[in-house]
Amino acid sequence: MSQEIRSGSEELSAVQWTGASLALIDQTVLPHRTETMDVRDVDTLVDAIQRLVVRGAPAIGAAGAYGVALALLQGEREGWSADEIRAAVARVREARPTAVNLMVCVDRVMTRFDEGLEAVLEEAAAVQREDVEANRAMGAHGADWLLERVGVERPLRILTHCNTGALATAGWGTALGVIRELHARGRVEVVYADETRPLLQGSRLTAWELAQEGIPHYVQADGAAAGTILRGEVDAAIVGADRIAANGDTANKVGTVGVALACADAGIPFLVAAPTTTVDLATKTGDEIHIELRGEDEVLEWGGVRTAPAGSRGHNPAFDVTPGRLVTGLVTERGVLEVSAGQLPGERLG
Ligand SMILES: CSC[C@@H](O)[C@@H](O)C(=O)COP(=O)(O)O
Repeated sequence: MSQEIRSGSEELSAVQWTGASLALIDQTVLPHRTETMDVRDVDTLVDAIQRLVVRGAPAIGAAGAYGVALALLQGEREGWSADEIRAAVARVREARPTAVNLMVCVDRVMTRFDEGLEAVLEEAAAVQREDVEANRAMGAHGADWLLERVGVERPLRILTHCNTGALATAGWGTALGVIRELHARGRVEVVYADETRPLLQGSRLTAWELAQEGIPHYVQADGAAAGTILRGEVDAAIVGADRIAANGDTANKVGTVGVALACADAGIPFLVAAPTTTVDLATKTGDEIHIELRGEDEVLEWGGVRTAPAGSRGHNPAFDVTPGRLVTGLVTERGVLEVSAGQLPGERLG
């Protein structure tokens, strides 16, 4: 299905229930093609999550929430038992291992499973609505905190990694939501968008969202980030998260920890913006976070053509863990925790 899709507000929805199916904006083909994928069965949903058709922790949480409804509908069509439907839901829940939002949102909707389809859809819609509300709140908290901390009158130069905008959430965005809020206040000079592995989420998706908003930006190679920061060209970095442990250790897109190290060395703020659904207090430290290892071909090939020598192996972790000691601020819908100064999620968000 091809259509005109516009970013620029929370109206852009990566995940949309149509009444009988789930419409996902196909994030593997943006920005050159704008297509939605109509998902009607669990296998297609699991495949879409794994291929990054839908991606970003809150967006896959919302997709998983509606996945429960898809499993119920498919079970009805194909005569599944309740146990078979639950097994299908478990496959959605496990489609990707690192973003805790997927598990949290599926489990939340499953609390209404016995009440039937209508209740499940009501809960999934609440997941979606609350995510947008959380993003709006984060935008305001993050912008207030950052402007005060950086303490300059001029607009800010911000670096971000991966895509954390409307496409990665139920709407508006987390780290990109903070950037949008700063832009609305006239306080963004430029955004450095790291291009991001494995599917160039930064150069294809973040740049597309920034362009639609008219926010000045550069796309840069991930490997350029540390140098840009150490040259003094950045006032602060803001990223999203896939899972945050009780001690503030943060799993996010591979390459994030290098950004955090460079910020620490340069003495500039490193902010993580994520809703409390991304905070996993049952996980004590980052050592316990399961980091998704993706297929070797994603780093051995370029555009489907083999680039590495025949004998080379690929190492392809999708995420890395930034120690809490490097996280200057954790922005949630409840406010900002100064993690590196000792305000730990496990003590403040319990
Ligand atoms: C608001 S999105 C937060 C994170 O999920 C995001 O920064 C990220 O790492 C996404 O990784 P991806 O592999 O594209 O799903």
